[in-house]
Amino acid sequence: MKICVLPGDGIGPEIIAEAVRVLKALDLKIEMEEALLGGCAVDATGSPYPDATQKLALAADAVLLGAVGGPQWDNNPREQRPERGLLGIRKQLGLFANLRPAILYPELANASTLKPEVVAGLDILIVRELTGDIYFGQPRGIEVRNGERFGFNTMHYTESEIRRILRVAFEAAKKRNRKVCSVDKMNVLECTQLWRDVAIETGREYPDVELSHMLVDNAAMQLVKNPKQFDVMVTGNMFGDILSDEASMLTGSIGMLPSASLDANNKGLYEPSHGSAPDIAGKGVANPLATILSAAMMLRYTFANEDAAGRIETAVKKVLAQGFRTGDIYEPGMKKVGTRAMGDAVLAAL
Ligand SMILES: NC(=O)c1ccc[n+]([C@@H]2O[C@H](COP(=O)([O-])OP(=O)(O)OC[C@H]3O[C@@H](n4cnc5c(N)ncnc54)[C@H](O)[C@@H]3O)[C@@H](O)[C@H]2O)c1
Ligand SMILES: CC(C)[C@H](C(=O)O)[C@@H](O)C(=O)O
Ligand SMILES: [Mg+2]
Repeated sequence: MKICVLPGDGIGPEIIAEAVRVLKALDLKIEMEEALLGGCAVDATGSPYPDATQKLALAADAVLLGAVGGPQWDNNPREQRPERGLLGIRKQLGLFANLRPAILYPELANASTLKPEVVAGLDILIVRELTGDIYFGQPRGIEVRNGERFGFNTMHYTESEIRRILRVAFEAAKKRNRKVCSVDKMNVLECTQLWRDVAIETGREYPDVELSHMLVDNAAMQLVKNPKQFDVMVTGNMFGDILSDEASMLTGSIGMLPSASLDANNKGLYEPSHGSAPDIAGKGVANPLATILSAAMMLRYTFANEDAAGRIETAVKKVLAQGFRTGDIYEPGMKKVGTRAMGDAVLAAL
């Protein structure tokens, strides 16, 4: 098993270090090699996704990523922004299916921003399309038109792009509670009218899965009002970006939300759903659990090692039950720990 490890920027190196320790402790035949992605790569090479990283990522079975970005690169030209490196690797590796599970661990019921009875037992899977939509649409740019600055992006999807992500959602739902909610904005955007049409067509291939549709603004509201109505939510790149951050708070913290970004053959990139958290970077206080849980997803999806994935997830549940909490999920009476000590606790539980 060959893993390309990309610590990235901000808290990235801190949280990746803990996930790497956990993987090493499992005593699997894993080869790990580190490379640069994001702002650190721009500083070292001028490119957010340098050739050497591309070579390693293409040759690896899976990629484990911390996070990229930070205010020091905000004024860089577009092509030298850290986030371009992330979009570049997702596109190059064909990682069109982004799975973002939002699961509430019972121990964190009070860390959720919602009332315990509204979130108890919450287990949603957000399936986000990751290589299309307005993120990648042409034309885009900022120009002067009619004497003033004009910014523009283009939203587009082909029906095959929509169908393949819908199938990922339906297949996932078959192994869960057999409900798919497809989220769009068909009342306004033609691109998402096509999304809805293709969702309905694809739904006919899965008569044993219940398909519903929801406009994205209502979906944002329903997630907070009654999140347990959802099983699998499937949506486009931009709506999925926003809804998954929203869903993360239902589980207590974005520091708990892992993700898998998969191609058609389950080659994958695994990363926490959160960013580089510049406000807490370098302080040793970031929650490493989303990254550790992303490593578990890697073992499950790319390496089909359910046993090892389960061992990591059980260890995470155990440390939460033991009362270990980083600042983002802390509540009085619990044991407040930093990034390294949380990693130590997971290792001990393993
Ligand atoms: N996948 C990625 O690499 C990714 C994802 C999102 C944002 N970003 C980038 O990260 C930078 C910062 O973005 P942002 O501030 O909007 O979002 P962010 O997710 O980095 O941070 C949002 C808030 O959540 C907190 N937070 C995030 N992860 C945490 C963790 N593990 N433990 C504890 N608290 C945590 C942060 O401290 C901050 O208060 C930007 O440059 C952005 O483009 C990268
Ligand atoms: C950093 C950014 C490009 C990225 C996205 O928008 O996809 C991030 O927000 C995410 O959720 O992974
Ligand atoms: Mg995001």
